[in-house]
Amino acid sequence: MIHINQLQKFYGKVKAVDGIDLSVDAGELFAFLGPNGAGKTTTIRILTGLTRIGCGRVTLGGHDIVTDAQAAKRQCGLVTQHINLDSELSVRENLDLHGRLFAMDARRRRQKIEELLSYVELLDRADSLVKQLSGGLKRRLMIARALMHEPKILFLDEPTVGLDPGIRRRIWALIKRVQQDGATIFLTTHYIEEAEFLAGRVAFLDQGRIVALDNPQHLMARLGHWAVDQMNGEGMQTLYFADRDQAAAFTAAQDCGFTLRRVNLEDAFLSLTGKKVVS
Ligand SMILES: Nc1ncnc2c1ncn2[C@@H]1O[C@H](COP(=O)(O)OP(=O)(O)OP(=O)(O)O)[C@@H](O)[C@H]1O
Repeated sequence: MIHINQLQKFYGKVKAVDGIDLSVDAGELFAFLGPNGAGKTTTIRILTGLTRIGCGRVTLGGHDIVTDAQAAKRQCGLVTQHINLDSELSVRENLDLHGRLFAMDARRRRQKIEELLSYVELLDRADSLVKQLSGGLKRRLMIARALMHEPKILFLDEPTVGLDPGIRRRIWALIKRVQQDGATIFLTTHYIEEAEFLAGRVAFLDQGRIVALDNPQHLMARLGHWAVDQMNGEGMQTLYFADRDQAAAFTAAQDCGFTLRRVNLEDAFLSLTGKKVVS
């Protein structure tokens, strides 16, 4: 569904995207995980036609984003990192405006709006002004708006940034549901749990390059399944073990403080890049 071949993008001397090759299948939920400045947003902006491609080739559903831009764009729904709703318009009006931009006729717009308001559980707020909504409700509306023209691919750039954990989980459930209903989802995040929970495959992005690509369980299993964090003279050190018994045997012999925990994607990222995803 998404094919990216040798994608590059420079901003002056800054290499924002540095030779990305990637294919995402129809129906996949794929995540780009990386720290601030890794190139996640730039990639999504190029794929959705908001930023001009540097070098390379991208096709969405078989449509080249340069030579067949209109058809490629129709494949995409985009939820940007920053909220860009019309705050002086109502929830319903925001959806209607998007439908008009995609030349949907009035009957189809009305039908789709009702369907989506129910889907994202915003029916009771349909006539509220956007400026009266909480952050979580605004995110749900942004997802509904992105789905208005029935795109095949939904791009989500940091879809839960700034939301509290309970609301974040509701957004995760909604994203999963959109995937189960047939969409291909490409999301960026620097929340470890988000990538672990949602994604079938994850690419670690560092300085514009993919440094690893696999499913989350495989990426973590490369290190082991259990970790011991230990303070010593050099600061915090983490040791990895294949199973809990081995980790517990190690900790039993220690006389200083430690934490025993499961390996997570942050460990995998750190071991590959020497950096934390969230520093
Ligand atoms: N419009 C721009 N002009 C100049 N440099 C830019 C521009 N947009 C991004 N960059 C630079 O390109 C690099 C990649 O930025 P990008 O926003 O794609 O990263 P990111 O992984 O999405 O980060 P974040 O998690 O903070 O959104 C960074 O070094 C950034 O400063």
